[in-house]
Amino acid sequence: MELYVNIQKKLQGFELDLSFTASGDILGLLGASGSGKSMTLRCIAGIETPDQGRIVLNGRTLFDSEKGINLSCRKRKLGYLFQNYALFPNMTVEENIGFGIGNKKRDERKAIIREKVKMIKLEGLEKRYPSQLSGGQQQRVALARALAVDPEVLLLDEPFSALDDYLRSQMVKQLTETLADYSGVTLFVTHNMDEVYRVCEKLAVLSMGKMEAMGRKEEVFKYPPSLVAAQLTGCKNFSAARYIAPFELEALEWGMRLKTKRRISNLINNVGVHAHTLEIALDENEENVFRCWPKYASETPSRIIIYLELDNAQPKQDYYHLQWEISKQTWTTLQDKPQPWRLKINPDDLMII
Ligand SMILES: Nc1ncnc2c1ncn2[C@@H]1O[C@H](COP(=O)(O)OP(=O)(O)OP(=O)(O)O)[C@@H](O)[C@H]1O
Repeated sequence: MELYVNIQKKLQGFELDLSFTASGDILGLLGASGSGKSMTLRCIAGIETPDQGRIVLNGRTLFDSEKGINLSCRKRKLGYLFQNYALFPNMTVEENIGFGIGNKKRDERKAIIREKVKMIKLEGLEKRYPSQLSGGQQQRVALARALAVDPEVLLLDEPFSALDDYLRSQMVKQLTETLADYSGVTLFVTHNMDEVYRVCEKLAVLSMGKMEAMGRKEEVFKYPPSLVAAQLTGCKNFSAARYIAPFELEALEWGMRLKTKRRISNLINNVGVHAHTLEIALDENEENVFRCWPKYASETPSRIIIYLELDNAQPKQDYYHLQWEISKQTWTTLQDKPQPWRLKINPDDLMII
């Protein structure tokens, strides 16, 4: 299973210019709003036409600007799941699922619909109309409809963004289970990092119509190759950086020298560290220990984000230098700890950019 995409498209104030290959691993497309995620899916689906390029699915050319090939959406053999479900309101669950199945005998068609209804666990609701279903149920029908055509590629465009957190989490779990039995190519568009991490094996990070990073999700999250990729994968702490030695740098804005696990070059520009990876230093002589003062804290239902001021750092307008994300349990143990606190950055957690 392989999808090759190489497309260029100019729009007013925006240019899409991408080249990538997706295979059996689920590929997540992560990017800020307006980075070109939906446009990419629409070009693959044949809803939009690129100005130039080629799209090849399992050896079949779907689009080739030079050869003048541009298959219709229907002939591309794909399933497309939209943010807003796009179910037909005047069709029942089973009619919606059966919509794109095409020329099949009646029994065969019924069997496919029955299997898909079972897959999405909506047995008994086959005769209902979309308006008689919850948002989550509607999205399951849309997923079943996308898979009922036996697509070679499944395009998922922010499929859960309209759902509440609880339902969203359930849907992500169900999608992962469903996709485990699907052998085609899957592209999953989202700007939600947790979701992309849970669903996908590979990750492509898009920014302003260009590919910023692509690789296995663990790699891209841990070692993003650019500042934008690091920001989009959730890093909150950055500093300009200067090369000192093959395994040592100076973080200029944090005012500290840091040891790295990976060899660095003198082309280094920035360094980053995820807020959840800072640790309390148990021994002052460990590597990368620094002194800091908590300036203020902000609370989410399960975590605390502490904004830290550093010793020798450059002054900052917003009066903090690093964010530290910890559990509420750790927070309780910290309340009585004398200041300054001593924290450390594990050399392997430094993102060299
Ligand atoms: N039909 C169109 N005509 C002109 N410009 C368009 C059209 N559709 C999208 N764009 C522009 O192309 C860019 C990319 O849009 P796209 O919908 O692909 O972004 P996205 O990454 O999916 O964003 P979001 O996460 O907000 O859905 C945007 O600047 C958008 O304004």
